[in-house]
Amino acid sequence: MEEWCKTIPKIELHAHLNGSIRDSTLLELARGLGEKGTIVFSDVEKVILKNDRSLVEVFKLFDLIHLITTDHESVSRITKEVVEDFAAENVVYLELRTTPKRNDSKAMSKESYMQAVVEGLRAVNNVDVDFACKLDAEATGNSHYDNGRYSGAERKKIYVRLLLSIDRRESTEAAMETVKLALQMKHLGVVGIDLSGNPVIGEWKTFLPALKFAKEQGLSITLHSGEVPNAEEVHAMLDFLPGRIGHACYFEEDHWRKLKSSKIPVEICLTSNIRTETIPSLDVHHFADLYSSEHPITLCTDDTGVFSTSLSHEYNLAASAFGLAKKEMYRLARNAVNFIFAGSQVKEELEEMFALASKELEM
Ligand SMILES: CNc1ncnc2c1ncn2[C@@H]1O[C@H](COP(=O)(O)O)[C@@H](O)[C@H]1O
Ligand SMILES: [Zn+2]
Repeated sequence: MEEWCKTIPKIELHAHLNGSIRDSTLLELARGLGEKGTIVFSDVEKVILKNDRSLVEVFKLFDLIHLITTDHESVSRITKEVVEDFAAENVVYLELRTTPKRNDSKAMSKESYMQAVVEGLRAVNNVDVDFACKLDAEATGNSHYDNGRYSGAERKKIYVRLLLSIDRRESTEAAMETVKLALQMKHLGVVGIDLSGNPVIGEWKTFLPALKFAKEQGLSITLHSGEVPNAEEVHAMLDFLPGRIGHACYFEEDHWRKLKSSKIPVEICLTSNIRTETIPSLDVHHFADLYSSEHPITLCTDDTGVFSTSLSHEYNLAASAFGLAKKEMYRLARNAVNFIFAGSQVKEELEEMFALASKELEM
């Protein structure tokens, strides 16, 4: 089944750039910094290879990862590799999210950080990357990207759209800066805003002005919701009516009621939830209830690097944990087309891709 899950076309809607780095790359970058004396490599190596990934440990690890990757060259490199890795397992549409960062010691602004991400997208060369929105592509007379590396329709193709993340550590002003940057970058495939970061830090009211502004300006919004118990915040988030939410672990009866009546799609990250212990085991995971009540859901990885997983693995896990057959898994994968933040043109093209694939798939 895992092999089969790899062959089906898939849509990934919840993947954090810095959580999706190959171990080998992270170690290589860390070794480089070790040689320069910026870090002690052996200490860092232990943390990278360690399996303790409780929610608290995860955010300590992210601080370390950021120390290692936050320069323009590394950001471009990890972006390129992450896209290649998703494409290699037949992800046909990837919404990649990342937190634009300022790093004065590297002359990095949030804008230059994002430019480095876009450079990474342009650098992918073993698969066609469609990342600019259609309107822009038509305006330039090129339906693929514009650096002349187009090499025919029979090549594998992946659509990549970007979400800019607001970190819960940030101020209202910093969040607003991210939203403005997202608006500036719409023509480069930025389709929305994510709210993420350590869930025990920060308050909803701090981010609300920026999120409201983003929504008014036509950006789509996804929120990490209920990763820790916070009933009031979950209510406020659901009342905001985001385009999607991630996780929904610590939801109570009235949250479920509100979620289901509003039909907000949920990004489900099984391995992440188990590893961070926000859900004790798969047999009590809310996937089962949401699936059987036909609530919109989509399987996602969250952080393939940090949790040593892949989207095919997540599909396989769901199939075995919840007893789903190939037909049902295919339908689950295809259904995600409805929840992407890109426009109707991309949706139609993805529908076509799925329809074509279904003729060849053994189900
Ligand atoms: C485990 N569950 C999670 N919950 C909340 N936020 C998470 C997360 N996993 C990742 N992030 C968010 O994504 C950042 C790393 O990618 P970027 O630097 O943005 O590319 C983390 O620092 C955190 O803010
Ligand atoms: Zn996440």
